[in-house]
Amino acid sequence: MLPQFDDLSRFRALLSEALGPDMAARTGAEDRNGQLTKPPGALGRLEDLAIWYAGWRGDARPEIKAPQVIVFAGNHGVTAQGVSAFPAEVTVQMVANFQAGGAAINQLARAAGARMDVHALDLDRPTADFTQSPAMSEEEVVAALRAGWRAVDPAADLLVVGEMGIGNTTPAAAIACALYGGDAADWTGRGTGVDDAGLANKIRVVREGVALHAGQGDGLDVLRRLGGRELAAMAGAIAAARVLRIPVILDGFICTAAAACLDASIAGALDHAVAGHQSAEGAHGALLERLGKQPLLSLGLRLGEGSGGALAIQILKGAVACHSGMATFAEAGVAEG
Ligand SMILES: O=C(O)c1ccc[n+]([C@@H]2O[C@H](COP(=O)([O-])O)[C@@H](O)[C@H]2O)c1
Ligand SMILES: Cc1cc2nc[nH]c2cc1C
Repeated sequence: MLPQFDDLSRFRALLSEALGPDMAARTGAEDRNGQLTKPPGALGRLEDLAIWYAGWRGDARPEIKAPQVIVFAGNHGVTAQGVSAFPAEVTVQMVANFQAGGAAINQLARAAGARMDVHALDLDRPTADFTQSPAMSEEEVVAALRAGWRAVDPAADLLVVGEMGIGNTTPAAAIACALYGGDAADWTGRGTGVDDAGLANKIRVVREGVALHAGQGDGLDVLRRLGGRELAAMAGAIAAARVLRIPVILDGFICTAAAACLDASIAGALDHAVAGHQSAEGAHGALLERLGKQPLLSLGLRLGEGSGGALAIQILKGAVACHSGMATFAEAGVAEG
């Protein structure tokens, strides 16, 4: 049973106490990898991925049978400052599209053989504009973390979390700037496609928000002050997966910013996560570098919804299929070099 929490300090404690990978399964997977019918290292990063997956699943010869994709949606008070190329009503409209099966993520999750769930978080109650006050109270951020935590199917063997939230590249940029420093312009991109004047305005908004909330607490406090409900729910789901030893594939800029809040609060909180892709949002590469994560794909996507993460399920499935299905040199009667 997954334990529950009522406040941020208990959430921190649960994440700090989470166990690491099963080292015996990992060593077993390394041994098996060394015996498979291929030149050593010839499957490149697929070999590391399979070994990483085996350790977290506690099985030296694992299979991926039950991937889960969860899309969280939230609305943002900061959209009143004109930070997006699209109106805020698109968030609820896209939720209906996800539910009807018409969005990109519906197709990509199906193509990857993944179950897909959608959770809309208080869309009629946007977060506060973070240039004026914290985006969320502790009660609100805890409710969103819990929504994410509870959305994870304990029987899933792989998790992708994605988001939908008009305006949410602004909180994501503010989080990155608050966590890692530098100028707001270094972390702020065009999101859904704001023009040059829109970008300058967005940089101002990020700069003001970061200045207002500077130096107040750890990564989870940054998430509360500058984030949003769908970002907190993604963080909650990633944390639950860490406790349940379910490997995670991260999606784009917003998902990675949410994950970075966990990493900044608790060392090792993202050891069970790989980067699915590098998004076209300008600062995503820098954010992944800060987390020490190399993206599996780089396809110029800037959609969110978990789209890049869902595509990367197929890479991980390929890695695990080779690892667990290939013959060894001895089994196949192939001479070793
Ligand atoms: O995943 C990404 O890297 C990504 C980059 C740019 C935009 N998005 C999506 O676009 C929306 C946010 O863009 P914006 O311009 O409204 O801040 C939100 O619904 C995200 O899912 C997502
Ligand atoms: C149409 C649309 C679809 C999206 N999916 C994720 N973010 C989005 C933003 C827009 C504007």
